[in-house]
Amino acid sequence: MRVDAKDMGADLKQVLITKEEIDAKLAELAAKIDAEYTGKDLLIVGVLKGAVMVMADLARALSTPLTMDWMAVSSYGAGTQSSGVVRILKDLDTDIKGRHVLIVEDIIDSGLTLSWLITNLGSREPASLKVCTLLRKPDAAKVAIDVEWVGFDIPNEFVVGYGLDYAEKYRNLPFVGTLAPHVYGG
Ligand SMILES: O=P(O)(O)OC[C@H]1O[C@H](OP(=O)(O)OP(=O)(O)O)[C@H](O)[C@@H]1O
Ligand SMILES: Nc1nc2[nH]cnc2c(=O)[nH]1
Ligand SMILES: [Mg+2]
Repeated sequence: MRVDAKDMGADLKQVLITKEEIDAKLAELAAKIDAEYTGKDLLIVGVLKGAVMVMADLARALSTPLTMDWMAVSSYGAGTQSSGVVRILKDLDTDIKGRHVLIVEDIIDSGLTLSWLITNLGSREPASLKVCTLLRKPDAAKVAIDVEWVGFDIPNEFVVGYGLDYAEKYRNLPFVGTLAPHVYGG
């Protein structure tokens, strides 16, 4: 296993998606998103903190002129299960009424975060509201969500890296992987 991030190798069980696979997938998604928003005024909304890496890399892969805003919500705390209670930690700076809004997420797990976000942002009357996520766990869905652009469907296992944390660690891994049981105290 090649692990770029120093000192984190012993905590990993498996690399699921490599940096190269992520880069290729984002280029593919960006081409489709560019086609959708040609001639439109696009606002991409990143969901902090998990989506920082996807936002940074997807934004650079897009050629559509765009603006960026951020929303911070949290439903997981330090655990590996969604509490189902979504809290706004930081709201948008932008009024999205009449704007073409693309929500950018790192992962859809139970779907509770995104479902809540779609209702919340949808009530602000954007011209359109669509979603792009790097990862999705089809077997974990508690609510059905229409997602226009999905990078990878993955098994129902807790993953870290490329923005995704466990207790705030591992976000800076350049790939997506799973953690060894000892990290969870197993
Ligand atoms: O589909 P769900 O079960 O709702 O899970 C997905 C959400 O959980 C994670 O965020 P988290 O709330 O852990 O905060 P973070 O982005 O700051 O890590 C992830 O970044 C998604 O936003
Ligand atoms: N780090 C991490 N955060 C999540 N939030 C929802 N699902 C996950 C996951 O698999 N990993
Ligand atoms: Mg998140």
